[in-house]
Amino acid sequence: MSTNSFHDYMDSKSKMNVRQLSDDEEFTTPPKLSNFGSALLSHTEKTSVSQELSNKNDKIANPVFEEMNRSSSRSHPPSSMGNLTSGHTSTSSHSTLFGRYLKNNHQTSMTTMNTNDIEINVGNSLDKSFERIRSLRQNMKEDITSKYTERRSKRFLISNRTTKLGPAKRASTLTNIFDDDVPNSSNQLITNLRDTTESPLDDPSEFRETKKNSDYESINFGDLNPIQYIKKHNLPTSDLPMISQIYFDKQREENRQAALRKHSSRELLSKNRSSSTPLSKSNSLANKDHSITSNSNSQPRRKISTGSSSSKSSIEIRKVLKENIDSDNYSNLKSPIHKIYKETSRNKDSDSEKREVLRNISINTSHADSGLQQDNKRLKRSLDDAIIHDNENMKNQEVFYHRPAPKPPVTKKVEIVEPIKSASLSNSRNIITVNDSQYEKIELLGRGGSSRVYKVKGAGNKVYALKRVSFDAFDDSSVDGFKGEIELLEKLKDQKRVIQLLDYEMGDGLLYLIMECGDHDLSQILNQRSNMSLDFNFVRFYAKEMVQCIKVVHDAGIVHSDLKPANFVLVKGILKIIDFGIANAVPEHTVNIYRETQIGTPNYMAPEALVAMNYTQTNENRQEGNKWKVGRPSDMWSCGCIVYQMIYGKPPYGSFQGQNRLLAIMNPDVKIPFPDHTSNNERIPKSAIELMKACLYRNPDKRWTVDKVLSSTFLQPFMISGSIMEDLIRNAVRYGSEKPQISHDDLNDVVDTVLRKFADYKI
Ligand SMILES: Nc1ncnc2c1ncn2[C@@H]1O[C@H](COP(=O)(O)OP(=O)(O)OP(=O)(O)O)[C@@H](O)[C@H]1O
Repeated sequence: MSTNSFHDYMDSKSKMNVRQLSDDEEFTTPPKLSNFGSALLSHTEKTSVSQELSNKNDKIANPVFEEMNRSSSRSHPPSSMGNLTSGHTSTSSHSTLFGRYLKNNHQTSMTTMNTNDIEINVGNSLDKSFERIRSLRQNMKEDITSKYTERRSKRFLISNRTTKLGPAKRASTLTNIFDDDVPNSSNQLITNLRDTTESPLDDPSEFRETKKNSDYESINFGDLNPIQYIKKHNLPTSDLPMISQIYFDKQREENRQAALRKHSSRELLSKNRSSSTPLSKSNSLANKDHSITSNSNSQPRRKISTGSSSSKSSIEIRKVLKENIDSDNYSNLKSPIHKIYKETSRNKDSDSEKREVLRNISINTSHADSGLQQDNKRLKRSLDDAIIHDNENMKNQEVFYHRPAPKPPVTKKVEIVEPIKSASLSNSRNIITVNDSQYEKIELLGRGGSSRVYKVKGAGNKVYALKRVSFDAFDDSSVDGFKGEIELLEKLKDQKRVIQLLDYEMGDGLLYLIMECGDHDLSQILNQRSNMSLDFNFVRFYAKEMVQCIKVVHDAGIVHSDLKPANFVLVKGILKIIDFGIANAVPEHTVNIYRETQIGTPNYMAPEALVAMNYTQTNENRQEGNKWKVGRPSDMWSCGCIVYQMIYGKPPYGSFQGQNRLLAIMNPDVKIPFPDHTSNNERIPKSAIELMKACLYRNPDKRWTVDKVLSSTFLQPFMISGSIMEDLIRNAVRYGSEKPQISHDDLNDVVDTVLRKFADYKI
């Protein structure tokens, strides 16, 4: 290469660098002045620099380098160049070699390179030449770098602050950008920048850029990266930095939102856990802070939400970089400084990465000269300060971190033991627990005055009747009454005509009885048949069943005193008595007992009970108290009423309503009718009428006992065949021929004799 061509080339290269620096595409890359400097590097450094220069933007510089390299390799040892460019005072041999190179090849071009600032005398000493070259390089570097850095800083500030604001707000804010939030250390730099540049608002291009930036904020990248996006939408490549900035901002924001969600859910989890291991919030926060500061190297954490601290630290780092770049030569493209610059630009929030870069500085700069090492040390210190400053800011602000996922809790197999609950505190609406046994409700069987009876399913899917009685726990008479009922049920446990009591539990105001379950009560059965024709076999069967139940009770010395159809339940074809509500044990040899309270069903209640009540209420002498005279005949009256209802469809006084019914029962003048036909004109057997009359005598003493009713003709009818009738008639004719006159006593004897003989024919 001739000196002229070299001069021309350098000139054009200088112009080219200026042009490139004004190009937006290049604003993120370091100034190209280093290409010039690298031409002066030693061979060893040239190798690394040539790699750097393989960058397509630097390709233009390669011919210079190659040409110089060729020239130097022809006439000089490689190491000589390295010593020159590393800033050491050149040795005479090196200077001579280089001077000879310049002298032989480039002296003319060097003088014409910058005639205003540098006057190179070819005949001067090598040192002088070297000094001038350095001076030239320094001037060009300062000139271009300052311009470049100025643009970059301005763009950084604008893109970071103004793009987040609307146009009006942006306009007012831009004037304050340089005063607010910028650390003192970097204020000077910013002030210089402001002084040397126009206000962004005054610069139409800047305003256009800002506007464009705000337009791009609504970009939806989808799956595209910025480059793909630009290609797809045919946007100028000059917008790539701005679009990239928006792209990474959006990604950062998305990450931040995700981390916030994660954090809040973790907070919720920890709140729940804190119930078992309570920790004060301050403690946990303190721990968090501690872990942040003390374990920053052990677990990389990413700060998700950063306030002005991050931008402050970024500005600080940029300031340090700027200082370093300004003070350093640009041949150090691969230097840690450049690396840090790139690292911090890429992820300015990552302390761990900054630290990683800092750790690498000493390794990467081992080959560098002491000046460079000092610069790097200074840079390292500055960056450390910036990181510490960041950490301090983080402590004072609400900062969210990605923490490593907590270890899954150790799951222990815990056997869940259901707490034993009393029956009244059953854990489910459908489950009732009585004495630790659980019963599941199936259906409601019936209701009483103070009770509900459910069909329930117990162990082994067996079906039971569960009677739940609520009562006033402080009413002693009620408590005693229920206790008495339970006692009677237990007493009659083995009787087939009494419902079986299997279990019971009595708590405060609640009584649970577990009984064998019936299908239907007699009341339901009668209602079911109310519209059907009268069947005396049906009446006889159920009347007999009922009386047999009463016999068991009476034989046990018990007066029920509240007998009604609903108190008899059919269990697998057998009618059983289920209730002893107001029953009481009848003392031996006592016909009647007196009860303290009137509980009963007026339809089936004996007149003597109501008369007794009426007597005590009207009698001024209340010495006897409000006592009811009840006894076994009272149960027989009730029995007669139920049979009456079976045959006539309603109880004896059923046609009276309300109070009149009570009065009619008590009034001896109100006679009970016993028609021989039903309303449907069905003939009623005399035996049936006989039985009803025998039970419904007003005088209790005249009423049939339970045994008499059971042996009544209605309940024990005869089966007489034609041959029997024939025999009977023959015997009667013969008896009359022998004894034409018959006395009344003789007739009774004949009747008894015949009936005895008919006994074999009873059903
Ligand atoms: N073991 C059972 N099997 C089937 N049904 C039953 C059983 N026990 C009671 N019931 C049904 O529940 C209804 C009410 O029961 P129960 O007569 O015992 O209640 P109560 O409180 O005594 O009534 P009251 O207070 O009016 O005398 C009965 O009429 C019957 O229909």
